[in-house]
Amino acid sequence: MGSCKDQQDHHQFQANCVGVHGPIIVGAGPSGLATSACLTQQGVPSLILEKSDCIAALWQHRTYDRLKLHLPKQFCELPLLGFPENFPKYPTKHQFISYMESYASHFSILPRFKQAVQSAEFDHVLGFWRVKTQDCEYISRWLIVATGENAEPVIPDISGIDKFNGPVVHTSLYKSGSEFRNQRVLVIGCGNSGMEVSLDLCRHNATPHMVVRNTVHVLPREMFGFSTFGIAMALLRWFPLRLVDKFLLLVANFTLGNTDQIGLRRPKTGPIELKNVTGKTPVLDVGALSQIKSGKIKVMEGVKEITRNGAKFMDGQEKEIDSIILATGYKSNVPTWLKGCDFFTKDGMPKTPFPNGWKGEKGLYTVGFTRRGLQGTASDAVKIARDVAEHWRTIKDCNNNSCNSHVILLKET
Ligand SMILES: Cc1cc2nc3c(=O)[nH]c(=O)nc-3n(C[C@H](O)[C@H](O)[C@H](O)COP(=O)(O)OP(=O)(O)OC[C@H]3O[C@@H](n4cnc5c(N)ncnc54)[C@H](O)[C@@H]3O)c2cc1C
Ligand SMILES: NC(=O)C1=CN([C@@H]2O[C@H](COP(=O)(O)OP(=O)(O)OC[C@H]3O[C@@H](n4cnc5c(N)ncnc54)[C@H](OP(=O)(O)O)[C@@H]3O)[C@@H](O)[C@H]2O)C=CC1
Ligand SMILES: O=C(O)C(=O)Cc1c[nH]c2ccccc12
Repeated sequence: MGSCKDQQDHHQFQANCVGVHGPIIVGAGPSGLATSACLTQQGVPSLILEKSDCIAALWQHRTYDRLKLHLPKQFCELPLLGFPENFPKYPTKHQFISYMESYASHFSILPRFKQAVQSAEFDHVLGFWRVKTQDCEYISRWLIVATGENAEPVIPDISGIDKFNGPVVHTSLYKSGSEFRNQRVLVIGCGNSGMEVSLDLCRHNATPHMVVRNTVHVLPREMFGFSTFGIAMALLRWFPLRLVDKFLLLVANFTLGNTDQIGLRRPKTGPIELKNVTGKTPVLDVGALSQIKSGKIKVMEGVKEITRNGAKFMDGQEKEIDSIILATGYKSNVPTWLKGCDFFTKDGMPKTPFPNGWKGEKGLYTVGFTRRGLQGTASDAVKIARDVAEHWRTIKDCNNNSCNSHVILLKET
């Protein structure tokens, strides 16, 4: 890195300004770490800016205690370094975090923590990206967006919720059902988070009422001793998507029964097709379904209104409740900080669909916005590193031959 304080007046840089040797990566989650590792392997340095105080902050700070990966570990590995052999098929969140930590230390990745990127913009005059955090400006030819699809919680505007007397928490802050023992809890949302939090509440003797306002696909996590996800991936090599979906639903109906009868209506589109088209992840059941069948988790229709001490539902029912958990999902935060660039939609997802959403213009890249979990991250990271490395080598050759480049390569200190 090189300081560019001397250029401050000329280009109106912030007082604290550093030129970064190699790309700037925003976010030290699995996506940022994987990209940094792949770049290192290609001989390209990089700098990660992370707003939190640790790597994999989503996993360390914003997930519940009993979370486990719900895809087998071979589908959640990052490039170049796999999970330790002694890890179980479905690692716990603590094992996943320890894997991330050894991954970062193996590749000597040292992110700059407590650097919240507030704006990033391409400077057309300089030909560089200018990335501002609360206390510094960073400058590079390349900007790699790795802030994730789950950067911020979705907090819907539910009628009357501000009048509710009890606690209202998003699943990103939920740790364990022990805080809700013996309570009546309204869980709004029935994705993987809503289902797993409801199950956790049951295990702590709380009574979850789970709101299902729409359709949802629930699949068993495993079929015939193999992961449903693995089976789907294997079948997709040989058979068309719709046939694979038909097969999954046939087996799911056989093993789980008709979920319609317990208030979980299935969408018309099959589970994998729906995931690919809309990004909506099917629920992989790890026990919530049997609690619904036994009546411990109560399935409710959409919420009409929240009152001081309860909820009114679309079907006219009313219930008293003690706490509300919003299992309403997450959103990207890219539109809040990436300026002057139309590569992303207003929802902060790349406009170009998978598998081509990883590369923008003028040295802009995105990793982990594929709606394909950690597998999508791994695939993006490898492609980005190859692409940047190619550019990097051209510039290096160019500099070594002192050709007439209009861009100054800032030196590392
Ligand atoms: C509960 C849960 C369980 C999941 N389980 C699985 C699973 O089993 N398998 C699977 O494949 N996928 C799973 N996923 C999908 C998940 O998106 C990935 O596992 C993974 O964490 C995504 O990595 P990421 O690096 O893209 O994003 P994140 O892990 O969200 O990392 C992004 C990082 O960017 C930082 N950041 C954000 N904004 C800024 C800013 N402005 N400036 C600086 N830093 C910033 C954040 O602090 C964070 O550290 C799960 C997701 C959730 C929410
Ligand atoms: N073990 C694991 O590996 C786990 C993985 N995950 C992953 O994390 C990601 C996020 O999952 P999750 O947090 O469940 O989020 P999702 O986006 O998958 O689900 C959000 C849920 O909230 C509902 N919802 C949103 N707004 C409202 C509203 N106003 N009123 C009622 N319901 C509402 C949605 O319903 P609708 O469909 O009608 O919009 C949907 O059921 C997923 O990719 C998931 O697979 C999550 C937990 C565990
Ligand atoms: O757990 C997640 O959020 C994922 O995105 C993992 C995932 C990617 N593709 C899928 C298809 C079915 C179920 C989970 C996933």
